[in-house]
Amino acid sequence: MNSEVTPEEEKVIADFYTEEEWNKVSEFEKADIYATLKRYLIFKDYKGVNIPPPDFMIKRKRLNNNSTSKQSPDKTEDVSLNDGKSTEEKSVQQYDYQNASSSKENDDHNQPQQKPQKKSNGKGEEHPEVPPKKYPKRSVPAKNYHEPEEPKDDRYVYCDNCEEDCVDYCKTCGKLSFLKDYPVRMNTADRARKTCPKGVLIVRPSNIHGLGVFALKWLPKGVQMGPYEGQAAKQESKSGYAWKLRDGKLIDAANERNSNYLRYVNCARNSDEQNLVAFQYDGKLFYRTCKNIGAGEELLVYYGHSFAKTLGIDPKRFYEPNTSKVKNYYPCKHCHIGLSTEQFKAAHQLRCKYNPNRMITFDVNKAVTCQYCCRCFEKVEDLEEHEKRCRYHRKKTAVHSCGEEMKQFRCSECPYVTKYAKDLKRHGITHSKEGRERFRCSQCTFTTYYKDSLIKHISRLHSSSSSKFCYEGCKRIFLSKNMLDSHILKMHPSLIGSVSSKIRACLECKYKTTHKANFTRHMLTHSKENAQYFQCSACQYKTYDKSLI
Ligand SMILES: C[S@@+](CC[C@H](N)C(=O)[O-])C[C@H]1O[C@@H](n2cnc3c(N)ncnc32)[C@H](O)[C@@H]1O
Repeated sequence: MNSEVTPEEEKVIADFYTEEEWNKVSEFEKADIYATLKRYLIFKDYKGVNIPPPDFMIKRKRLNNNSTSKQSPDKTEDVSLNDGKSTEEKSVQQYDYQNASSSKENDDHNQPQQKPQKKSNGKGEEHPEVPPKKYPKRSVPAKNYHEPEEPKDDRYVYCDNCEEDCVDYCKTCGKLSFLKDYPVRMNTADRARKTCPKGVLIVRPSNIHGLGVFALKWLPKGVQMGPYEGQAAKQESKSGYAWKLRDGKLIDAANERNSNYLRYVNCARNSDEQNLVAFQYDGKLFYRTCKNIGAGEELLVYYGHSFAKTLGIDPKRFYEPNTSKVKNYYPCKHCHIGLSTEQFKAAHQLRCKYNPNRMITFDVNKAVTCQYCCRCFEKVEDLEEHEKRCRYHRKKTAVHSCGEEMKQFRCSECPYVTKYAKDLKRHGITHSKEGRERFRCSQCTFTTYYKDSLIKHISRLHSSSSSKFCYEGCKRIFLSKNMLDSHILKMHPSLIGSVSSKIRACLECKYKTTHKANFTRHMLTHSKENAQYFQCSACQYKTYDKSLI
């Protein structure tokens, strides 16, 4: 594990843990911290997604910044482990589709909410395991005849890192992660599908129903998306694409020309597969990831009890654990992984990185070794099978296309084989790199162990015959003068005087280039009727470039 830790990750760890604290963290936890940190460092550069920092950053920051915090980090973790669902996500699932709002139970669910607590009480009767929704307590200082107004109920957002409701944004983490729609004009054909964020999500056929939305990349818990777009409607809709907001208004995404990709999100059949929650914010409906979502997974939200019923989903069993999944579960005795069969468990335990004896998977004294590559095997049959395919063996018996067996040059220190003596000599350097001097380029930072590589480098990039450096402020290096000239035309038009290659200028626009082929291609972009040709008076030659005539 440690071998994969990058200096950047080490630096972050050092920012959050003292050496003594870090030494106290178990190997298992360290692996988990590195895994989440690695994902965070990769994902934070994704276009359109702001990934929240891993738990330990938030919690440790909170520990350092606010030692009198009312809830200890351990406590927070316990809540998420035991419960698995945020308070908000349990109550927002009640935003039912309009077409299922006729029954008594649904009428209850569709009541506009004044206070979230009231709503969870109503739900508790039907599903006692769901805890009531918690909102931050108001800490309003007593003032004469004036009390600041409590924020409107739908200004609350839930922060998955802090596991707290916040007004508008999280005060610890700042703005919460948001995945923006791909911008497409309203009233465009197939607009809903086109708004799907490129490279992150995709709309494609689903095993559950029709089309669904799938992740193309790993998505962390807590990413918000939306708002759910569609037409505002006052009357009941039977389209199957309408959400009812708290004030009773409907937002109906039946029309693909003025809705967005969220209309394609299917309904989760149980809480295990649910990975999105719907929530209302500032009069609009949004979705938020309530779990980490792997690449290839379908995004699934719960439509609410009444609509789920119409799809054949039993709301009473929605939160029951999926027993079929855990029936044949064989836990590894070294780590948290569960395997589906005894055999898989045995095979995994041998290789498990937390198994202290994992390297000794067989009796080393009885091991047999491949004569070509030195790989060890427990059984002779396995060795024989391997030797037939060993790539170093294949190299040894290489035959030239003329039919003659080719001579092999073998390294005495490793299994390296080559057909050329000079390659073997060059390869020998790799075994004596330590203490060996590197050849350095005097004009740039390039270094190499091989003298010929340095000569090649200088002749390609720093040859004095023609200057291929751009001016000092830019410092770009080009392999040919023509490439440098093209670069100057495009990036530094003020230096056009220094361009020695022939410049081809378009008469219809400002386009200039030194490449003939590019110029011809460019001219095709102007419509043919308007394109101005120049014809040679002596022959059939035609050109767009007056200077060529
Ligand atoms: C918002 S749309 C979802 C996108 C839909 N799959 C499509 O291709 O347009 C809701 C409709 O999808 C279908 N649907 C969604 N989830 C379902 C589920 N779990 N089981 C059966 N049908 C479902 C229902 O017909 C529902 O009216």
